[in-house]
Amino acid sequence: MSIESKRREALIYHAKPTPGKIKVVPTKKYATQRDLSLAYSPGVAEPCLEIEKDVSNVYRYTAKGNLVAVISNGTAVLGLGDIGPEASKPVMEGKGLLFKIFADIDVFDIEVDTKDVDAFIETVKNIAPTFGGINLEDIKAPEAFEIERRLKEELDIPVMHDDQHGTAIISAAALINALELTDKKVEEAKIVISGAGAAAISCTRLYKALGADPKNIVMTDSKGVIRSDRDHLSVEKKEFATSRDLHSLEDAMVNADVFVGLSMANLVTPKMLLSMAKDPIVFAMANPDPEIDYNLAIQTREDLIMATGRSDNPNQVNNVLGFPFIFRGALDVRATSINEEMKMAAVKALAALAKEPVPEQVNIAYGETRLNFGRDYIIPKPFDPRLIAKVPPAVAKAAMESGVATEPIYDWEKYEDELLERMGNDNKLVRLLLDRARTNPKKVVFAEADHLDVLKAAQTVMEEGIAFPILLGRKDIILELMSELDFDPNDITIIDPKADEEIERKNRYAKKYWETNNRKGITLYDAEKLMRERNYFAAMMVNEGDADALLSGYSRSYPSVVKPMLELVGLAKGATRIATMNVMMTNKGPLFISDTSINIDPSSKELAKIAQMTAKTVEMFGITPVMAMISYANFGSSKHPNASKVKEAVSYLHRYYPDLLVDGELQMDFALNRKMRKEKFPFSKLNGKKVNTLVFPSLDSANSTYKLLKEVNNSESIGPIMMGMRKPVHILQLGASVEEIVNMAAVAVIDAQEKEKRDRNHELLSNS
Ligand SMILES: NC(=O)C1=CN([C@@H]2O[C@H](COP(=O)(O)OP(=O)(O)OC[C@H]3O[C@@H](n4cnc5c(N)ncnc54)[C@H](OP(=O)(O)O)[C@@H]3O)[C@@H](O)[C@H]2O)C=CC1
Ligand SMILES: CC(=O)C(=O)O
Ligand SMILES: [Mg+2]
Repeated sequence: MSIESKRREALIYHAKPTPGKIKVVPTKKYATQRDLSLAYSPGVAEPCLEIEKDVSNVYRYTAKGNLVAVISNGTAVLGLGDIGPEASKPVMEGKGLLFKIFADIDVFDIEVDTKDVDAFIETVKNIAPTFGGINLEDIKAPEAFEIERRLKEELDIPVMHDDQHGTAIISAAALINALELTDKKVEEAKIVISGAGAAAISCTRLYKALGADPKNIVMTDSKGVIRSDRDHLSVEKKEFATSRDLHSLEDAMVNADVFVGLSMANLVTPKMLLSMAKDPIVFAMANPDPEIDYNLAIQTREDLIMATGRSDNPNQVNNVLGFPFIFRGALDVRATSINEEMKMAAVKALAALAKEPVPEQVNIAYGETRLNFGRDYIIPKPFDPRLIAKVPPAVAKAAMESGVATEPIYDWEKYEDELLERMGNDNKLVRLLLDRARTNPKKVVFAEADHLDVLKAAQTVMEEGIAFPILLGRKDIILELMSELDFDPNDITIIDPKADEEIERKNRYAKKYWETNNRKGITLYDAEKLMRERNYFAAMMVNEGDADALLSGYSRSYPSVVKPMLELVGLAKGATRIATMNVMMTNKGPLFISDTSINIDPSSKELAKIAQMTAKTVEMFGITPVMAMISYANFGSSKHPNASKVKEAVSYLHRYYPDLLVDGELQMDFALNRKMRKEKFPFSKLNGKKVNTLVFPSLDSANSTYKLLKEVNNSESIGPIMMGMRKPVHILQLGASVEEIVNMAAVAVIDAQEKEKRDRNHELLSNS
């Protein structure tokens, strides 16, 4: 993607569909007059009075305990400098988003229009009652030091300047591991620090606490090496001033073991890098552009351990790995501050985690085959799901041991479960799906590529490496739309089934089709005519192996697309019917629902078959299906044929698929409410399990339910996912959104990957 396209993409991401990145969502019911009288006047007066009596009740009755303020005055925004409070807001909203997705902490971002230290401190102090913690962000040195010091003294909630301590914690963990890998000792390592601001000073202090010798440290700022003979040095700079005969960064780099950049882009040259000692460690952490470009650095020296602050290079040393988890631990024991012990506990937990075997999910998320502790993996990745269970408990324990916790935790196992549960309800599944597709992208035909949204989706899947799209449709329209989207037609196959240039392929497909259908009244002429129709043409592409998967249906009714697919592609081996499943992203995690589009009133056997196909498809997502067969009745409470049909389907499943976690017939509330189910039906096979899959007795009920969830609950939906076809063909909902099409493309790719795996196994079996 060109720099200009990336710039535009970033601006559109922030502007659409709603400006900004976060919003406020109520956590209590507000549907009825009664709810409102509790939420607001008169009911709200009761918690107010309780808090008036005892101020610590504010944690009990309000959101304070899970609410952090991300506060900046915009004076040191990333490496962009003093760009002002408004211009810092996207970064602060970004921190809010990261707090939420990585640690389920809510954030108000607050941009303060003052550079005056007293005024800033006064502002933060005045608003502190709202918050459980204060995360100071992107405030320049030296003001940042005084601001943090005084706020820590004057407030009894955790206050942390993220750029100082978040960065120090992460880089210290990375440094410990990098030194170990290069067989160097921290006490002996010669360390050069570029930058003498908030981040640099705090990082260097922590390295000192780890054992680094101040005699081996050289720090530079915008004027060169910080020497003891320089005038007007701040107290913090004096702390690291050297009397050695060094003046520039270039001088300082000669024979250095470690370079830590917390300054500005492109200050380090290849020549400087070459002058460093053997096995140099380079943390170029300026954002968004590091002190030396990652690729340039690794091309310059092979023996290097290289890290940057960016997510698109290996070894991302960025405070994102710290602040969500440190605050999570601090809030959970209601710590009155974040102290040295808590920071050191976080350093150790992070350094240790990097040495543990990496879960497959992390490999998938980063498109890696096997991440392993080593030069390109010195620190855990931010999407590592183990972080939430490892770092906050370490921080919380250290808070308790050092005497700053006011609400101690006693049951650590329960706490760990709660942490994992907190993270269970985000859109991880979509992420996993896209990541999984990326591990082995496949050729996907977009049969309606002459529609803008379909083309946008194709562009996204290509740029994100999810699939190799093949665009089918009117070439002139596709090319015109592509130029609007800045989508380069040179990198992609565009096919117009009606164009003369496709005549050879069309005739080949027609002949093939005719050969298998000439005894069903189809003439070669009919076949040739049919191949002008895009869905027939696209289906033949998949049949003939010219594409791995197919997506269509954006502009046509469902049955009109299903028909050619069934006719040309047909059913999978052993399948007796097709059915579809939708995945709904609800606030209780993903729910798989079937059959949402095909079978109007399946018999009990057919229903059992649908359930079995659904289970297989849920497994394709890497999730174990826990399945309820839905009815208006529970376990024989109605003898009506509609309920009996479900009952019989369950008996069939229990008999032929005894390992499947399925039960019913069950009403929806008993299916989804574990407690109700256990109390009333202690014999159910599903007890102790959270149901994630619902199989409905009819198309009416399944289709209406998923659409209801989508419209009323705003749940994102993936699907309908076609089950039972011989090849990966998937049909979009009429007018699907770009996001829905992208998700379906990922499903189609995964389906093709699975098919490839099955074919390979089959081949191995038949050869053995
Ligand atoms: N990866 C990560 O997690 C993090 C990265 N950072 C990055 O660190 C950098 C500094 O942030 P922060 O400490 O908050 O900002 P500050 O404004 O507090 O400090 C900036 C420092 O950079 C120095 N500097 C500016 N130009 C040069 C130069 N040409 N040569 C050497 N030093 C120079 C300044 O020198 P002087 O004192 O003379 O003005 C100052 O000491 C930013 O790029 C930021 O993105 C920050 C936090 C986290
Ligand atoms: C990452 C960060 O906080 C910064 O660059 O300022
Ligand atoms: Mg910052």
